[in-house]
Amino acid sequence: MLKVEKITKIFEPGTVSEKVALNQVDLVMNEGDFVTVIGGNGAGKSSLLNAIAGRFEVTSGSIFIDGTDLTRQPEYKRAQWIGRVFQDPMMGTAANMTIEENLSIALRRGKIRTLNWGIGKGEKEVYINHLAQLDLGLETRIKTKVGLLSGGQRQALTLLMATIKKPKLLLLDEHTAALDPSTGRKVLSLTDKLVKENRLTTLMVTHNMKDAIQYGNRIIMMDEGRIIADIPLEKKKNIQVEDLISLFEKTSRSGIANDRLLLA
Ligand SMILES: Nc1ncnc2c1ncn2[C@@H]1O[C@H](COP(=O)(O)OP(=O)(O)OP(=O)(O)O)[C@@H](O)[C@H]1O
Repeated sequence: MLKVEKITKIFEPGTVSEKVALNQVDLVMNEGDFVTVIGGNGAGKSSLLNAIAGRFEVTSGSIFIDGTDLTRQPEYKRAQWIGRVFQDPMMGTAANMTIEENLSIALRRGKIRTLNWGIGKGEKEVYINHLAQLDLGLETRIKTKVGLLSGGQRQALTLLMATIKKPKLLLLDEHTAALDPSTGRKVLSLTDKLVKENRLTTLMVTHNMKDAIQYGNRIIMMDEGRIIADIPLEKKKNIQVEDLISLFEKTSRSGIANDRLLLA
């Protein structure tokens, strides 16, 4: 499904601020894989997701989805295959538009817009059914402007918008980190439900090692722009947070001191 071949990203090359954010990263994901990504600050987790989504061009290497080479394709073209949810609940939805207008945009992604762009009754029912799944009472508020929703409600809506067209790949970049713990847990279990129901191939960055263990079928650990461990389902089943910490200590170059990985 996803094949990342030896991608390297160097920011500000040839300057004093030169930074190798990704260093010859290889990653293959099969259809339906739900991979959690952990690693310390600056390990390259977001850069990996950004490289796949086309936020920037990689310095070298290639990215394929279902055999199509996306490496030189702009971000907006890749968006037809890729759904994304970021850490900031303010991103991903339009605050001045209503819930139904936001969903209507998500459903029309990749389609040519025509003048005849009203929201029909049948379509409203589809939205209401999807919203009801979130179990946040949003199905009775489709005319509410999104800017009035709480962070958790907004992030749940963003998740729905990112998955409603069943993208080939779902990228989640610490999408619950800015929420309070209980809302974060709710959005995570909703994520798991949507991923499972739609069999979405998913790459989820998290700083919470318990979440990395609880969700998905595989864990990758990053450090200094490289993947330093790739833990398959069989091993992941019995792994504990302490095992991940000791694996990190053994394999990382940056060391664990003062690292957010520890705080998880
Ligand atoms: N646009 C950019 N310009 C310059 N350097 C960048 C840019 N984006 C990322 N970097 C650098 O690349 C490295 C990897 O950053 P990245 O954001 O991918 O790490 P991360 O693992 O997501 O970290 P964190 O958990 O702290 O968010 C860091 O040193 C970062 O400062």
